[in-house]
Amino acid sequence: MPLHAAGPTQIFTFPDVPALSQGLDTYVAKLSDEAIRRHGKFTVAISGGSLPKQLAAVLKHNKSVDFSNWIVYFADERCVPLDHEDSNYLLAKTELFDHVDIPQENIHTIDNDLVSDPEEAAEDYISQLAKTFATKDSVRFPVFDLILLGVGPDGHTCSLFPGHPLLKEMTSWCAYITDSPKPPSERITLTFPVLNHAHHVAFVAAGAGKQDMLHQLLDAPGHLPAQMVKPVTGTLSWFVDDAAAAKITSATYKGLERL
Ligand SMILES: O=C1O[C@H](COP(=O)(O)O)[C@@H](O)[C@H](O)[C@H]1O
Repeated sequence: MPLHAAGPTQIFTFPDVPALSQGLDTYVAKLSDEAIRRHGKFTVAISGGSLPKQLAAVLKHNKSVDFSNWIVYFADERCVPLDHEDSNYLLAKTELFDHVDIPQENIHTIDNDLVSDPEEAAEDYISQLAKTFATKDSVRFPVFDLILLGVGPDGHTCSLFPGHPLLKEMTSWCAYITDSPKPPSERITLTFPVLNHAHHVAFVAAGAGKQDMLHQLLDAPGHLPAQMVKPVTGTLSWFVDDAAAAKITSATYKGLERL
């Protein structure tokens, strides 16, 4: 599979997290509107960690967004019950789903009965994806309208960790991991081909704690997981606050933009 970015990576910078949330609201609302006009639904995958709160802060109050046509998946999920404090679903529910009208049947969670069997849970998640995404011979992967990603201090994204064999998974849509270096150890995750077939992929990173990693990811070519996100034909954007962006220097990324 050719891995190249369709266009230049866009980096949107914001003075602080509230401004970043405002920018995310503008971006997501626009993509949601475009997708619903185009094909009647907005298919979006959401990460866990710091992202749900940053995403929802403004978006949850945006009455112009047609949440009734959102179809939500998780970019990755921890193999814990849905009401467990480590659950990415619980976080997204608390921050966003409890405040907007996404039909419950449109929110695709890990099967609560399969959390003790990551392999089965990943298989079930593939079955759920197959109900939403009709694939063609030319494109054998789900094509999300938007995938929202975070990045860890080690450069991981989703549950794709540096040096892990899952980085080489190029066939399956959703994989399981039982040795995640970041707890909890058992997780399921979308794979790179799914990430790289999306119409739009956006990373969200904030805070000085992400400075060094963003400098490494964006200024020095490499093969860290977040650097392997290279949409085949889609767009790649970064939403970062000034603290996280402080050390980015590369000419390639000099066009830091304000939305
Ligand atoms: O474990 C995870 O970590 C990453 C990064 O989280 P952050 O708190 O550093 O933003 C997150 O994107 C992923 O969904 C989650 O499972």
